[in-house]
Amino acid sequence: MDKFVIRGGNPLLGTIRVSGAKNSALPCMAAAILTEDEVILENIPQVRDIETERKLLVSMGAEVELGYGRAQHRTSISCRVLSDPVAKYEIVKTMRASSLVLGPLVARTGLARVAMPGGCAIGGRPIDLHIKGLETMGAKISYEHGYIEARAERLKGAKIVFDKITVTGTEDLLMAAVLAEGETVMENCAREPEVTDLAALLTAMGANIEGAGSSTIRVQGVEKLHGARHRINPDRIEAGTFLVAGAITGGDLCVANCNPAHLGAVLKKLEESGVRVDIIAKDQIRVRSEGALKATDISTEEYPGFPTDMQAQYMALATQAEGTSVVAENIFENRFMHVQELARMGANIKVDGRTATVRGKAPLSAAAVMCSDLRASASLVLAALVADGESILDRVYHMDRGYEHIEEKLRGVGAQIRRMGNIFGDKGEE
Ligand SMILES: CC(=O)N[C@H]1[C@@H](OP(=O)(O)OP(=O)(O)OC[C@H]2O[C@@H](n3ccc(=O)[nH]c3=O)[C@H](O)[C@@H]2O)O[C@H](CO)[C@@H](O)[C@@H]1O
Ligand SMILES: C=C(OP(=O)(O)O)C(=O)O
Repeated sequence: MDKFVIRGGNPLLGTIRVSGAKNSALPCMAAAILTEDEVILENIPQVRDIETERKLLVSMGAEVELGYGRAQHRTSISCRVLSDPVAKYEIVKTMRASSLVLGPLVARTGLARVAMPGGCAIGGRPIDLHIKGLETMGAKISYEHGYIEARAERLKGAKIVFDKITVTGTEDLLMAAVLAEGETVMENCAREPEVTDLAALLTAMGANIEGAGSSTIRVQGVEKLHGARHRINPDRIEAGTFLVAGAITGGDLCVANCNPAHLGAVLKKLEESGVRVDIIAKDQIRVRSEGALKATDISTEEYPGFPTDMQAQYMALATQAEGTSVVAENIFENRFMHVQELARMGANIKVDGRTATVRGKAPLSAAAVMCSDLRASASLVLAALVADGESILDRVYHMDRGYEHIEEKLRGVGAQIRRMGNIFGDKGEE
């Protein structure tokens, strides 16, 4: 199992580039199921979840090429033949976003068998709302041997009101609706930029969608979709992570190739924390810490609120701010796994249910810590960048799910971070 060794203390200086958004790329790859033609996606991040999605599509009979060049990361996907419309447990268990193939598979082939995604480090993560929506569109659902099976000769347009806002649920049902017969109206939809990105691809493939990015989406189903070429949005969570890295280290960092419009809530909190934030070009943000960081409360919400995927990273920053910050996690019931590891480094954090109270400024000292999930890992990297001494982060495979070569990117702006591969000869991820 790879580890990161990080020596804290260096301010980050220079320019760091953001990759394409994993959470846009994953539904967009699943959307290729909806057509027999080739779908080409550009700005694909080189991360493990993308490789997992490639394996998933290939296991169903698709042809997927993934190319990671210096100038361009792209994938071309052809789902002309889908001989086995099954998302197998071995793949689904490593990536919850695998449930995104459910809607497109049943819409295109009339049958989908998807292993039930289990709970994971950040909470139970059911997909009942995906299922309920498909049933409303006429799919017959059954459960056997840990698999969900959905069948429908052709899905029918319907009115779907989400009981709760769900990002992949909105994406899954949007992909189902584009090939359904008649009109689908979805209410209480997720408004995340990843939903809008998917809708842009589907529209380029010939779908008829109105309202993506708002809470009501209207879809007129079409008979067939065709191939398309689409460029994936920059990753707003990777960008946010780098902004915090610049701020926490007292650096002067330009985060390039990002979309500032997708980062409103994060930029506002950084400014409230006393960080100087300047949008210096349409795709570049400069952060500088001038003086002490100030404690600020955050409360995670659906977009455009403060993202849950930035909560752990923000908490690392809060440990370095003067005063008490209250962090409320409202999306997932168990997303404070980083707290005990931050505490091992000297952070003063008390958790009560879905609220964490962070008392700063706490001097952090390097420690051996364990990554428990993707964003928790990012939070530990950020803490290690300011800790006194050399920290060792174990289980960085969590990080590799969603951050492209993060150690190389951070080293490029002055961090002392290196990857050590399998030093104890132990087994890989579990
Ligand atoms: C691949 C991807 O895009 N992942 C993101 C997506 O996850 P994901 O789409 O899985 O998260 P959801 O938006 O679906 O989850 C939001 C809340 O709704 C609940 N829920 C969801 C579906 C359902 O059928 N029933 C139900 O109760 C969940 O347990 C959670 O409490 O959005 C999350 C919230 O912004 C992000 O943290 C994840 O990074
Ligand atoms: C939680 C995340 O991903 P996933 O939904 O794939 O677990 C994330 O990207 O922070």
